[in-house]
Amino acid sequence: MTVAGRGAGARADQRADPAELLAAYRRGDFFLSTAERSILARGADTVLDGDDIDGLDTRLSQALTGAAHPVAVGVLPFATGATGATGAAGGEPGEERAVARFVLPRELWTAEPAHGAAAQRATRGVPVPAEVTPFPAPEGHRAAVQRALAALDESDLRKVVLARALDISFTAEVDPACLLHNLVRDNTGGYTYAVELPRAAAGSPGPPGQRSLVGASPELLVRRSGTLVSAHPHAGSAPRSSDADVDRRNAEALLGSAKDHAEHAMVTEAVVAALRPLCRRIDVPPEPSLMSTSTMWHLGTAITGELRDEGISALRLAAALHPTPAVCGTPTPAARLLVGELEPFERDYYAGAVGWVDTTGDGEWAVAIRCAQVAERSLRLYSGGGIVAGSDPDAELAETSAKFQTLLRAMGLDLNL
Ligand SMILES: C=C(O[C@H]1C=CC=C(C(=O)O)[C@@H]1O)C(=O)O
Repeated sequence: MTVAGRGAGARADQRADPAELLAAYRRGDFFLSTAERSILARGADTVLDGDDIDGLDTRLSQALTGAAHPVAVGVLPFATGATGATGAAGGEPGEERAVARFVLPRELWTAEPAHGAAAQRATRGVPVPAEVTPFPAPEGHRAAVQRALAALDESDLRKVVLARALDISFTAEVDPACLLHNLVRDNTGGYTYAVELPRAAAGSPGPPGQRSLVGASPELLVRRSGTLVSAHPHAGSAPRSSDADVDRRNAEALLGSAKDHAEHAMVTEAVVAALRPLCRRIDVPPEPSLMSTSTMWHLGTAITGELRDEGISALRLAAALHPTPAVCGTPTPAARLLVGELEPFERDYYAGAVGWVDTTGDGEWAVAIRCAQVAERSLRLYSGGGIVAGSDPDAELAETSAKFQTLLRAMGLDLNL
């Protein structure tokens, strides 16, 4: 693979072999494989971070003018804007909050999707964990779902997405490249990604040092290509099964579930409400479709539209949509507050977004779910599910366990937690 570096005759868009691109990924790089392409970005000519996405968008378009490559890659946290997940301005004094981070890379390659190439290769070994700790414990998640159901009953809240985490520690270093390789191999569709996160500050919870977010998400937050805008919200879930009959029955039950359709409709409505004022035309299929990953069935709605104003970048579109009720709830402010109250951890970049934007404003942002935050010798996996009237605490717990399988399989772990 030829290296594109500044001063080394770099072209803006170096095409590479997808297998080589995946094999070249190392901790600290940005990698994203979609159904259309793979992107690998390395090094940083410029790093921009902060809370105010619109302000960052302006700074990015200035920085991109004359940059080595016409693309910025980045990550958005779950809680963007001036308020954190709890809704309290700025969070607690001295508390480190996750902020959006963009990199104008020194080196950039694109290739065909990497999934096919990875399927030809063996899985890569991930060390055996020393300890696996669900956070909260299963009982705690059931109790949180019960409290969410009470809130749905007593207030105008219609949906809230509650997540739990799995903390996994190792005695040896975990290489995010192995996880990424296995995720690309196992997930032939969707968005498989690895992105460097800002270093945890000394004194903040969790291990200090380099951290990456690695995952395989089925969900497109937004893509912009010229005036064409697309979003593909997913909500409503059932587990896949290795038994073909059970697998088919799970899919049929999901397609026939009024509760899952209601849970899904709230996401589609919110996405359409955010996009409609920005579009001269918007197309929304009347019914969601059945979508699949290697571990889950979902309901998904592919929404497309034509923008009125090409001046609105993919990043601004992402900010207008995020967080959708697929990861937060309806109405958003009440759901955000409840997430902060009921989840015993900060989401940081889980349920945020990973993607890119270029000089023309085109770009693509995936919802950062089915992921793990990877430090040197520890991982935190995240998994959440939408709670609506009629949700059952045991079924919700089982749904988060099933969603953990995306990462657990990539680690070669047969665990049901
Ligand atoms: C919040 C997650 O999934 C979302 C995406 C698809 C289906 C979902 C659900 O059925 O609850 C969630 O909205 C997650 O995987 O952590």
